[in-house]
Parts: sequence; structure tokens; C-alpha cells
Amino acid sequence: MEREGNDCVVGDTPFDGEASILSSTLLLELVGEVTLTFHSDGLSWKLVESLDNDVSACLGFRSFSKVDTEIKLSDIYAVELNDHDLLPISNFPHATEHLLLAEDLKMYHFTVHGFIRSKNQPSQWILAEYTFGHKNLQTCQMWVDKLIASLKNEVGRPRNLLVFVHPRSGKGKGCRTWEVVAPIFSRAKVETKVIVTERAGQAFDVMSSITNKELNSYDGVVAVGGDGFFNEILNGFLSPRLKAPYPPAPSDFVPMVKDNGDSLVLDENGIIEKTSSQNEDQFPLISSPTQPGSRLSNLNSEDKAAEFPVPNERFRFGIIPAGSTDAIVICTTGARDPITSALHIVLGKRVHLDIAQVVRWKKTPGSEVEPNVRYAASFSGYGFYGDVITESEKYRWMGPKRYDYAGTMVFLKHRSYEAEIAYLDVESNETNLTSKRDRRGNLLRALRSSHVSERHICRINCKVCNEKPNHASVGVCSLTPHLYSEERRWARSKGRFLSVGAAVISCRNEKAPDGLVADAHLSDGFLHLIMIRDCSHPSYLWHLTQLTRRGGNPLNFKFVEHHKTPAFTFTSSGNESVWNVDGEIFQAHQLSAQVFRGLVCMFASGPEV
Ligand SMILES: Nc1ncnc2c1ncn2[C@@H]1O[C@H](COP(=O)(O)OP(=O)(O)OP(=O)(O)O)[C@@H](O)[C@H]1O
Repeated sequence: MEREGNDCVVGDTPFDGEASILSSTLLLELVGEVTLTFHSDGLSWKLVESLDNDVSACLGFRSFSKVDTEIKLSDIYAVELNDHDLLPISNFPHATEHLLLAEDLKMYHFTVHGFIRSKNQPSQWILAEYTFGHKNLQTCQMWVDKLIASLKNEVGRPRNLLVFVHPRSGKGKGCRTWEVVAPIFSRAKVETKVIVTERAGQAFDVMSSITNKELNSYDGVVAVGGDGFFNEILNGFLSPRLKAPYPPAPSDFVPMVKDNGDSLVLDENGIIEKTSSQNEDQFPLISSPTQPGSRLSNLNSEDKAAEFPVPNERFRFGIIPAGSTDAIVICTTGARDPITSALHIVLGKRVHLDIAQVVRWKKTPGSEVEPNVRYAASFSGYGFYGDVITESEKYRWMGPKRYDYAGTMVFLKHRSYEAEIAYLDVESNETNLTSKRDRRGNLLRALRSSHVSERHICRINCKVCNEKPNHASVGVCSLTPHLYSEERRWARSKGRFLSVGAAVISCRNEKAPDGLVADAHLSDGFLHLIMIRDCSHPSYLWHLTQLTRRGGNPLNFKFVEHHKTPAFTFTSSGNESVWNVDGEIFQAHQLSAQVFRGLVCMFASGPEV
């Protein structure tokens, strides 16, 4: 291959703009003269050997070139030509004259923006820029045109996003966080309509009232904030648009539901009684915008014509973390890092996320039966978790530390609550040993033993999440594949609980490095129901301590029940706590819940660990 000041060759023929391989001699900033080659899936460069080896060695670019010698197209998010500010030669060690403008020893240049993976922090991505220079503007322009044309073929990258910024999120850093990442979006030529919220509930209102036509003009929505803020956006999106049946429930749950299906009854001691009935259980009501109790759609008739199907493969959600916990972003990107999240978004990454539908039927024991729907992406919890969120609201001024303070106060009070929980026990390949051993009447022992050895951690390209359900199901049924399992029964737990919780995902966060359930998956269609029966103060402390340890075993206790289930119901009796749905208070005496498998798509690819 020829090497000249202006050399751009495809094999041995001049580059014609369509060719798949392109090669030039250019100067790479801070490195020196390189042969840059474009090939099918990226760029690679090789240092052109200096005649004076000592010079190259002392400039240190030899070791640098060993580290960074290529970048994949899929890791490039922008290419920029700089045709007015010529770069001075001092930026280009080892520059030979034939690459430079003779008069002022400056050159035209273009920058390739991408990322590299952090060596110290798993899943964290770090911005990387490679600036290539040449005395000939045409050469630079040709490279830029070629790269931009190739990036256009990268599928799934967003062009237009709606961005909500919560200015008071976390320690009040929402706006600052957006300022840090906004240049990544502008470099990538992603248009953004930014709404900085002025009050709680504003993002919900915008998302629930935005016309389908306008929503369709965006490729997705980005939340700059915490889990609670994302939850608000998610609820605003789903409430008027998702048409799905309410969760199934056993017959004695609410008056309008008939008992159907076999029933397993688990008493306080974990002994299972089997009750049976002939029919299948049914879905009480179909949620639609016209039903009483469901949130009314603001969509006008013209807009109803503009379809916005849910689930929607194209439309995705992104989170730029700025909150106090940020569990959803940690579980979906593997890092709590605004830059990593922004890169996942502009590069058009995609991962499906299960969403729990939580339906409150009665707010208090004396309330009328009236369904009220909430959606949760991470966790819904009652008792300890509800009390902590209630207590922490009093200390919002403390910022993220309020959770530690409120947690300690609630722990010291050690309140427990009477409740009855029924959950669908599903025979499935995907469930752990728990359910199978249940039927041998050995539930608690099975629960205790199954967690350590069977951890299958959810990662990028997770097999469990990508597994297709055994049976063909279409439409909304495809979202709840485990409800249609042939062997399913209602099992029950009744008694005094310190907490009852349902994790949709592992809920990993900085305080609980493995999360509440280390082996929960982003989109396997299961909830992890965790019930902590009343126990001694030290035992509970030991359980909580296990949560804070990497490799800990918080579920391996006699007083902890853990079930993988697609649906459950809950009824309290006696003193009541509240539910904590993704960090938001939800008062409910009686509720039912189910999970929709992979209901929404996120701009993320799962943890890289
Ligand atoms: N401008 C605003 N002023 C006050 N509250 C707001 C505003 N915008 C949104 N909110 C509400 O603030 C609540 C908490 O927001 P967010 O989740 O971002 O922060 P956090 O609670 O600090 O973090 P995390 O949920 O990760 O623990 C959300 O319920 C959201 O509805």
C-alpha cells in the first residue's frame, strides 16, 4: 500500500466513496503518524514506524498505541470535522512535514467520539476521543463522510428524545447532571426536548396527556433523576395506553372474583394444605380508559387514530442517574454513572424490562372496592419498606442520607403487621427448585437451600431473559406467559410479617451490592415475593446485614419466605402500614399484582459483569 501525504487507497485503487475498506496515513493526536484503516465493523490504526525510534519511545506513544489501536463502529457515537480551527503541530508528536500545511504547520482534523470500558469499574464506560489530522481538508472530509454514512446504518440509534429533568433529585443535582451529559447528545446529533419539572406529578401529567402523534415523533423518553422519578414517567406512559387484564386472584379475594383453579394453602408454620376447585381462575376486569377506577385517558378522538401500541419495540426509556438510590439504572446498565447511561442511550442499546402492575382494590378496610393501578419497575414493599419511605419523607432535606436515618428509626420500632398473601405457584422450567419441592411439603427447607447454589446472575445477553416461553402466546397474553402454565395453583401465607415485598429486578444498589434478590432477572416474567415473618430483633438485623454484603445470603433464614411467582394478592388485617412502590407511597388494604414480561424497552444492555 502506498504512503503519501494525500494517500487514501482502497486496496490499490483510489477510494470511491462506496468501498468497504479505506486506508490513509493521518496523524493521530498525541500519538503520531498512523495508518488508519476503515473496515466492515470499525476503525483500526497502526503507528507508522519512526525513523528515529528514540523519539517515538520517549514521547510515550508506543505504549499508548498498544492499548488503543481500534474502535468498533458500534462504539462510535459521533464524528466531527473541524475545518476552521486548524490544530497546531504541538498536538501531533512525530508529525512529518508531508502531512502538514507548509505555511503554519497546522492541520485540518476530525474527531471520532466513542468510549472505552473502565478497567476498574465493571460496566462503566469512559468517553474516548480520537482526533486525526491531515493537511488536506478533502481527506478529512472524505473520512468524515464515510464514517457518518456507516453510522447511519447502525440500527436503533435514537434521533429525537423527550427528556425530563428532576432538578431536586438526589442531592439536588438533576440539572447539573444533565449539563454534564447534554454535549454527548448534541455531538451525536440527537435532538432533545428538555422539560425541567417544577413539581411532583408534572412528568406524569405530561406523559399521560401527550398525544400519541407527538409521542410517536420521539424515539424514547429519558429521565434525569432517581427511581421515583422514572416511576412517575412510566406510570404516565402506561396508565392511559396499556390495555391489559387486571391480575388474577383467588375467589375469596374481592367480591367480583370467582374462585377458580387449585389452591395451595400455606399456614404460618409453612405446612401446605391443598384445596381444589374445578375452574380456571379468571381476570377480574379488563383495564381500559373507560372503566371506573382506571385513570382516564386524555386522548382526543383524532389522536386515538394515531396508534401507540404497548409494548413497543421502537420506543425506549433511558435513565440518567441523579437520584438517591438509582437501583433501576444500576440493574439495567450495571453502573451508576451518567456518562455510561448517556452512551447507552445515544448508541441505541436495548434491553427489555419486566413491569409489575399493582392494583389496589381497597385503600382501607372500610373503603369501597375500586381498582387503582400503579406500575413498578423495581420493587413494591409493605411493612418495613412502607414505614421507611413514610418516615424518610419527613427528612427529605437530608438528601439520600434520610433513608439511613429513617431505616434506623423504623428498625428500632420493629413493627410487624398481620396479612394474608396468596401467590400463584407455577410449575415451570424457569422457576427454581422452590416450587417443585413445595409439593413435597418441604417448602421452607427448600427455600433455604436453593438460593446459594442456583444463582444465575442476569447479565448482558442473558439467556434466561432471552428464552422464549414454551407455549405460543399472542397479544397481551405474551406478556404474562407464566400465568398460562398448566400446573398453577394458589398458595397462601398468613401471619405477622415485618415486611412483604415483590422485587421485579434484583434492585442492586450501592447499599445492597447484590440487591434484594441476587438472581432476579430483568425480563423473565417473574416477581420475587419476599416475606419476612415476625422474628427477633437480632435475627432481623442479621438478615438486613446480609443484604449489605456482597455474596451475602439474606434469603437464607427460617423466617424468610421467597417465591418466584407471576402474580400475588395481599390483604392486611389489624394495624396497617403502606406500600412503597418504586419509592413512592401507595396506601392499600387489599391489592393484587402481576408482572408483564419485558413490557418496556430500555436504552441499556444489562450489566457487563
Ligand atoms: N420539581 C420537582 N419538585 C419536587 N418533587 C419532584 C419534582 N419533580 C419530580 N418530583 C418528585 O420527586 C420524587 C423523587 O424523585 P427522584 O426519584 O428523582 O429522587 P430520589 O427520591 O432522591 O431518588 P431515588 O428514587 O433513586 O431514591 C418523585 O416522586 C418525583 O415525582
